[in-house]
Amino acid sequence: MALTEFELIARYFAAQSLAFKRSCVALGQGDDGALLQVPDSRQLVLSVDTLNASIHFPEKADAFLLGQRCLLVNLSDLAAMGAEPVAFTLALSLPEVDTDWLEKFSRGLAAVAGQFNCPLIGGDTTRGPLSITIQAHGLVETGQAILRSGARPGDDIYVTGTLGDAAVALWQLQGDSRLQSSPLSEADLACLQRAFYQPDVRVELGRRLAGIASAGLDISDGLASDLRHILKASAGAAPSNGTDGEHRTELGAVLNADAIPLSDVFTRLVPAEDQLLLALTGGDDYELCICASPQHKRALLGLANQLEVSLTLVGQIVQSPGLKIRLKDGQSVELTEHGYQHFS
Ligand SMILES: Nc1ncnc2c1ncn2[C@@H]1O[C@H](COP(=O)(O)OP(=O)(O)O)[C@@H](O)[C@H]1O
Ligand SMILES: Cc1ncc(C[n+]2csc(CCOP(=O)(O)OP(=O)(O)O)c2C)c(N)n1
Ligand SMILES: [Mg+2]
Repeated sequence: MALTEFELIARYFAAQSLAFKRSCVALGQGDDGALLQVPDSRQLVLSVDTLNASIHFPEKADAFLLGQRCLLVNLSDLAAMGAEPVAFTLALSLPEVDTDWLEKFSRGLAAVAGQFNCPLIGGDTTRGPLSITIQAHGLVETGQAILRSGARPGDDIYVTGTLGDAAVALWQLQGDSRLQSSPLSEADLACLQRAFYQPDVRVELGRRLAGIASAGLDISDGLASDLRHILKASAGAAPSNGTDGEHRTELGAVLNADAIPLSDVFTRLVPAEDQLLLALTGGDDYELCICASPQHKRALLGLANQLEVSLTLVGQIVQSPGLKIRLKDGQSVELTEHGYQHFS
């Protein structure tokens, strides 16, 4: 007999591996709401993201890997805010009860939940097209969250890890003819799968950026798109010389093409002429983009080194609006391309 809604929740989502206790969680699953105890000196950070089948992941994705990816991409938003993950909720829409899928999916979630000591404290389970929504809850010292709005002209721009690997993984999953080598070696396939399903979310680095980073976010749509969010959010209010009060002074950024960090797999599998654009617009990176005053360069690189996170200086925030790329020959060109956008 098929499981009922409540049997399914009890078996796969209320298990100890997901619904474990931790401080700050005063009440977990089972009531109409969960209760979080927020210490006086800290603020609660909330972030929610949905992953829909065939939009965010292939319909036939391995359920264990998908469980990992769903939680990791949400924890990446907490990392970008500089927060410590505390707990998450899960709203799951399933076309049918597939116990094999549920077993694997819940094990994938539990692997990440355990790794980050971040229990599942509630959710909702419904019938419908496969869709997974996770709300991640984190804590940050009051006033210390890393916002998109703090970048200033002269700040350095850094990114963690390498860009574009998950986009290449999608090329592989979708059989894109631009992929340079096919079939791929086991090692290359494993690398791509890891980039797409198990991104190295930068929670520890994010938590240590208070007082160092002026602004930051995680790269989900592609650096070209996400950096523009920082530029927009950080546009300062300047006194206007006209009659209309204040206007927002836009900021710009210059990225050095040569500095964009690319993995070995990426450079071997992507044609040279496609590399820069794919790395900047492919998306699904879940790396951090961090802005910081040059005075913090040593501290920031030292911290990354200590945490064994690769961190690359890729450009600067500038006064003049627009996103420019400085090419090998020293010439700067305006980048007009954006990253991933739903509905476009
Ligand atoms: N339907 C919505 N209602 C209210 N706020 C939204 C909605 N969709 C997105 N946002 C807000 O818009 C901002 C940008 O969203 P998004 O690009 O999804 O951010 P992220 O890449 O961090 O997930 C976020 O602050 C998010 O909370
Ligand atoms: C099957 C499949 N096709 C295409 C993509 C590429 N893709 C889909 S959504 C997205 C951007 C990130 O998703 P979004 O919902 O915008 O996340 P957010 O920015 O809110 O974190 C990308 C790169 C994918 N991940 N999976
Ligand atoms: Mg979002």
